[in-house]
Amino acid sequence: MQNDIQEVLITEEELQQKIKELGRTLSEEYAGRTPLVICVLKGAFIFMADLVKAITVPVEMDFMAVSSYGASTKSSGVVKIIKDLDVSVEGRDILIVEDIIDSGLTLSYLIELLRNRNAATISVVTLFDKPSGRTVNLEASYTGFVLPDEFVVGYGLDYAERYRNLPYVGVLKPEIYSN
Ligand SMILES: O=P(O)(O)OC[C@H]1O[C@H](OP(=O)(O)OP(=O)(O)O)[C@H](O)[C@@H]1O
Ligand code: HPA
Ligand SMILES: [Mg+2]
Repeated sequence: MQNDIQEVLITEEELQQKIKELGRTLSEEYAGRTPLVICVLKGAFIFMADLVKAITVPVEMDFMAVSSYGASTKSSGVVKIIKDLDVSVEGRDILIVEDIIDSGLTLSYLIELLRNRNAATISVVTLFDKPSGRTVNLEASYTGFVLPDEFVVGYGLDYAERYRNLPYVGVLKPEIYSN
């Protein structure tokens, strides 16, 4: 697996330090409230696990699985709900936890959905942002790292379901991609 990586973009230490900072910021932001933290599966599962440990206010958590990339490095443009939330978002302070915002399609779809379900407030924390990929106008409330225009893997992010378990973020060797 390590042999498939051409370049490490962000190390494990850099990720962990940034997540601690985000946790501190979010703990201040949500002081006195109990947000419902929503993990967007699968990509955000590792970030979610590390982030909630760095948040010191009480939180409730729920998980939603959506997918639009499949085994490609390009968004299909169609966001599919694989698993919906278990609890109601009505009147809740929602914090959506994403691993990456690329085209912005996944998040714009989710935000619209949660607005229609009458969430009180909706904020987004994303570990990575790739502004060059955007096809819809959208920005996260909190961002960890801004990435260059490259398809990245690791720390939850996959290519064809692999490489999610790398503890850092990197770029694959070109020969690994079949499209
Ligand atoms: O801004 P966008 O262009 O919509 O891309 C971002 C989304 O794409 C990835 O999910 P994917 O559809 O690959 O599902 P996964 O999390 O199960 O890998 C990633 O985890 C984000 O949720
Ligand atoms: N890597 C993995 N999954 C993704 C990416 C990426 O760069 N962009 C959107 N989904
Ligand atoms: Mg994916």
